[in-house]
Amino acid sequence: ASTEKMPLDSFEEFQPFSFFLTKVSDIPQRHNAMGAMNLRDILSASMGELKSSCHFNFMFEIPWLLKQYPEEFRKMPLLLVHGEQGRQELDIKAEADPFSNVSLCRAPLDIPYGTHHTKMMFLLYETGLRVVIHTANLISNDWYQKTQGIWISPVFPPLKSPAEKGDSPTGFKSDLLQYLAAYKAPRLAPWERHIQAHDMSAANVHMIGSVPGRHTLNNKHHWGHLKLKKVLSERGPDSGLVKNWPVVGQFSSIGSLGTSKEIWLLNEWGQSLSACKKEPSAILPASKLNLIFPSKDNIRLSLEGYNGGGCVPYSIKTASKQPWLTPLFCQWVSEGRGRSKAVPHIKTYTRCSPDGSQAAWFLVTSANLSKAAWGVLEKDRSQLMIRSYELGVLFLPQFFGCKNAFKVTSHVEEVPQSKIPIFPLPYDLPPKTYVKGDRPWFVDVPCVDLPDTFGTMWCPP
Ligand SMILES: O=C(O)c1ccc([N+](=O)[O-])cc1C(=O)O
Repeated sequence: ASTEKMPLDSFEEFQPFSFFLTKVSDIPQRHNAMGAMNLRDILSASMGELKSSCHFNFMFEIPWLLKQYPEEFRKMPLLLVHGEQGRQELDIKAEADPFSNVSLCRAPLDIPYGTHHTKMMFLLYETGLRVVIHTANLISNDWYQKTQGIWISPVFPPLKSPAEKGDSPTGFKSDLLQYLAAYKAPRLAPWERHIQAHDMSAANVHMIGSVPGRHTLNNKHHWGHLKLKKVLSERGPDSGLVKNWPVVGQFSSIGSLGTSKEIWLLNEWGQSLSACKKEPSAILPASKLNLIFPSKDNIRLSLEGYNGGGCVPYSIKTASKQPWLTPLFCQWVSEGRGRSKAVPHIKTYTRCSPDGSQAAWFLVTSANLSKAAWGVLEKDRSQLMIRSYELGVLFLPQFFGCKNAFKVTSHVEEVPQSKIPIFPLPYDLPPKTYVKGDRPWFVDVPCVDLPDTFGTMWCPP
């Protein structure tokens, strides 16, 4: 028998947070042996006897995706929810055509420059329904040598009686149904019924989602950064605890954020991310905001070399309009998880203690640092305009048996045996600022001064 753990064993030893990274090829095995899953693990029979599944995502390689299923599950009904339009929609239809069990559902994207960014799986088993919310495209390269985040739900059993609601104190089920309703897509109806029919009372995370639209009145607080602000102001940390705790954002792309940091980043987005229980939120001081974004050298020296920067599409055109952002940047460092050289495609946000030992909350999401993903207030703050579909899950201490903060570490060998829940960080805390000579990675700027891991230069297409 191989020394490899069964996926279900890896799953069970990393509870209650159930927050995993993807396995990375060519790093020491110990960093994949604990708290890491690949797509085959998630889809394996040890995780459940599959009947049908559904994937929400941005990019798909359908033949590769089917090969990640165990042989006996490859012919089962599979729905792919995408955002492709026009010529690209014809392409994905052609790619799905040979597989009679694969059907497609196009997410409406009525606001320009919006993307269907959400990455989620519904896995319907003989015994119940599992939900997976993650950050990886369904293409082989995203599961090869990058750092990606995955939240895996328990198997939610069927409701004993249709009269039961089957929701949890976090409102996960009703939030998920509200998210699905926003697609107004008839092909999602069977999956809405499956969700309705299962008991999700064990869900211990809050859903933080975005759907395209100009959200007003009560709807305003259901999505994007205002949803996070709502949850944190109702159930977040006491301001006394986190007064000197920075907000840490970590992402793989950045949108156009305006001509100064005060406008959206600190005043609007920052106010939401620094919200506390029963406190009027205030502007987030720049000194209390760390943004982990790969430096040019983080990409150059990565396992993939400069090519790894292909999925970190920050353009010099956008960057040149916001030089005020660079002083906030910190390096991607993940020594504890053995992933300093695994390009981060994961997106996470947290409020952590200055020494990096505790966090008041932690969010893993598809949302990069952009107005399109998080929303921007318009019309005198009466509406929140969001362009894209995004989805993430928020971990709050009190839903994991902790008081007002949870212990965090990137040295995860201590996690399984610990008596108290320890949150497995994807990167090292506290964040490390850029060093002299560092610059942010720009996907469209040639690098011909220093060769990468493979001795090659970067001459962008
Ligand atoms: O991989 C994705 O789903 C993705 C797609 C588009 C963009 N973008 O347009 O910046 C960024 C990402 C990202 O996740 O980094």
